[in-house]
Amino acid sequence: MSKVLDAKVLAVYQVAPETYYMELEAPDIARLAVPGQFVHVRCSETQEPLLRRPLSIHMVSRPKGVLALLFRVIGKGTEMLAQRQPGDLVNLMGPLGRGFTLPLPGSRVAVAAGGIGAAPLVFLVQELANMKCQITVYLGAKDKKSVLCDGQFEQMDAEVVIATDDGSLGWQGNVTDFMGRHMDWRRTAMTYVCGPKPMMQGVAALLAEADVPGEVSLEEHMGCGVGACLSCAVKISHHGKVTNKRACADGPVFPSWQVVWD
Ligand SMILES: Cc1cc2nc3c(=O)[nH]c(=O)nc-3n(C[C@H](O)[C@H](O)[C@H](O)COP(=O)(O)OP(=O)(O)OC[C@H]3O[C@@H](n4cnc5c(N)ncnc54)[C@H](O)[C@@H]3O)c2cc1C
Ligand code: FES
Repeated sequence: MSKVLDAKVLAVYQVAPETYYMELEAPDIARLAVPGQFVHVRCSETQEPLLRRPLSIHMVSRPKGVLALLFRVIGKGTEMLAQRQPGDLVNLMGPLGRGFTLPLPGSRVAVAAGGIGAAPLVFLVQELANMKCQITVYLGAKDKKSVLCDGQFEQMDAEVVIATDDGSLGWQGNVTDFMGRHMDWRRTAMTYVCGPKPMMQGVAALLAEADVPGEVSLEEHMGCGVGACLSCAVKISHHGKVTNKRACADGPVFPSWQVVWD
C-alpha cells in the first residue's frame, strides 16, 4: 500500500559532480519500502514541472523513520529538488513498484552498478548484508570523482571492485568487460544490476550466456507512476511471448533474461 505525504527534508548535500544526497523524514514509507522500490517525487512547490519524478529509495532507517535519495541533476525536476533546504517539505508518493527478489540467506551474490545506478543498490546491499550474504559489488563510473557509494558498500562488508572509463580509479574499462573477464559465475547465486541501458544489456547477455539468474532495474520515463497511463511500457518476453509491461507497476525490477532490449 503506497502513501502520499509531505516529507521534511532533514539533510541535502552534493556528494559528486551533479549528484546529491537527500534525507527525508517519511516513517510511513520507510516502514513499507523494500529494496528496488521507488518514490514519485514532486520536485518543487509549484506546478512546474507538472509531473512527479521517479527516484529509487537509496537507503532507509526504519527505526528513525528516515529514507534517503541519491540523484543526479539532469533536468528541471532534479535541479529544483537539489535546491530544497533542510526543513522544506517534499511531497512523495510511495513506496511504488516491484522490488528485487531476495536470495536465500548466506548466498553468494553479485551486484553491478553503473553510475547513478548505484542509488537503489545500497538499500539492496543493506538487506543482503542483514541476510549474511557474501556480496561482491562491481561499481562502474566515468572517473574517480564520479564513483558513488563505494564507502557505503565497504561498510556493509561487501567486496567492492571498481572500474572507471579513464582508469583514474580501479580497473580501466567498463564494468561489463570486467565482469565478463573475471567473474566466476558458477559461484554466484544471483546478480542484481542497475545502470545505463547498454551496461544492463551487456550484463544481461553475460548472465544469459552463463545461464545464471539476475535482475535488472529499468529506468524508463514515467508519467503517473502507478500503472494507469502506460507511458513506461517495456517489452518483456515470457515463455516465448513478448508483451508490454508497465515499468512502474510490474517493475522497475525484472528478471534479466525476460527483458527485450531495443
Ligand atoms: C524507477 C526509477 C528510479 C529512478 N531512480 C533514480 C535515482 O535513484 N537517482 C537518479 O538520479 N535518477 C533516477 N531515475 C531517473 C530520474 O527519474 C530522472 O533522471 C528524472 O526523472 C529526470 O527529471 P528531470 O526533470 O531532472 O529531467 P527532465 O527535464 O525530465 O529530462 C532531462 C533529460 O533527461 C532525459 N531523461 C529523463 N528521465 C530519464 C530516464 N528515466 N531515462 C533516460 N533519460 C531520461 C530526458 O529525455 C531529457 O533529455 C529513476 C528513474 C526510474 C524510472
Ligand atoms: S508511469 Fe503511468 S503506467 Fe507507468
